[in-house]
Amino acid sequence: MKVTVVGAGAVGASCAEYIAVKDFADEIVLVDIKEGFAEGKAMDLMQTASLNGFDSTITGTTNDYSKTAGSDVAVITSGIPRKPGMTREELIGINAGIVKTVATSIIEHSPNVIIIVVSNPMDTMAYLAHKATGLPKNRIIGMGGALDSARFKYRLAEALDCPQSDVEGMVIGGHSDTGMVPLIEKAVRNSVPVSEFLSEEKMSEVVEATKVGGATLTKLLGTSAWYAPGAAVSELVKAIALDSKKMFPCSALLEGEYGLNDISLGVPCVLGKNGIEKIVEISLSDAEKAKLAASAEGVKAVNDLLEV
Ligand SMILES: NC(=O)c1ccc[n+]([C@@H]2O[C@H](COP(=O)([O-])OP(=O)(O)OC[C@H]3O[C@@H](n4cnc5c(N)ncnc54)[C@H](O)[C@@H]3O)[C@@H](O)[C@H]2O)c1
Ligand SMILES: O=C(O)C[C@H](O)C(=O)O
Repeated sequence: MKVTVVGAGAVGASCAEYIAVKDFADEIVLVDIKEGFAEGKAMDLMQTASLNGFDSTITGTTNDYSKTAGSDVAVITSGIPRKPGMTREELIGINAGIVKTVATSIIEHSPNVIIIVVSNPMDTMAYLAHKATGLPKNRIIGMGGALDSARFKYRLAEALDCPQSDVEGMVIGGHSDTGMVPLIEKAVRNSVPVSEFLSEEKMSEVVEATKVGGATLTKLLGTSAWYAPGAAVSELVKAIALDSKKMFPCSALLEGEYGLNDISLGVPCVLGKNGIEKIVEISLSDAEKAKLAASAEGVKAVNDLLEV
């Protein structure tokens, strides 16, 4: 398995590190536009191989896509992150041009690649990647829901005062401060609905803290987060590499699923060697349906700003 990661910044490097440490890829290629940066990150990471016990090779290149040829998976993290006080949507002006060029360059050298889009505003960037490349819908995956669900589980475990391994929960909808839909009615602690343990007020607090998870970290860090984003991407790549058929909420192109069309939005997806192998339509309560519809409206309004 050959994996390309475009953007060797905070998220790209973290993603490459987790993929290497999990040791399921033969080759990881880091690409960045900044001269020598990807080469430096790759060399630094390779010097952890004997310490961390992995055999994947990591190389870096300054924008030479011939080095990415034959990639099975390519992750797009290139673009600017937000600063405190900004929304992800404000990044569209700069990141749309970057994502479009990068997606086109990747498929020139890797026609069979599966692309994972991370750059923000992610749902709109995933939609743009579809428009720019024309790849079939199973081969473009937007990463947001896997991260948001991890943050949901963190907040649930905090509220329940229990280990994260005791809880299950999923976030669907757009990867935005207002558009995320944490499925609190379906969240469980060891198969028991969390409503058995938490008050309505506490559950609302968990939902709200989950939705602004990225903004909270951006305020603390001065730029957006990278460890959990990198780990979330590495889990999606692993599911593809191992053909594991695991289910993650991913931003997928919808063609009638959930009553939505012509939009990339976070919904449960089964991942395997072909990328998105199935979009899973789960039953939603009326309240969940209304939230998902509102989330889709928000993403569509951002998509309308694209020049495609
Ligand atoms: N979807 C998610 O869940 C999620 C999570 C975290 C971050 N993000 C997004 O990921 C993006 C990257 O965040 P970061 O913290 O790594 O930023 P960063 O600034 O640390 O890294 C971005 C890198 O992209 C490179 N780059 C810019 N234009 C390029 C191009 N045309 N080709 C190749 N490389 C290019 C830059 O030189 C830089 O090294 C941001 O848009 C951020 O909002 C998304
Ligand atoms: O919050 C951000 O801007 C980055 C990313 O989307 C995140 O959720 O960490």
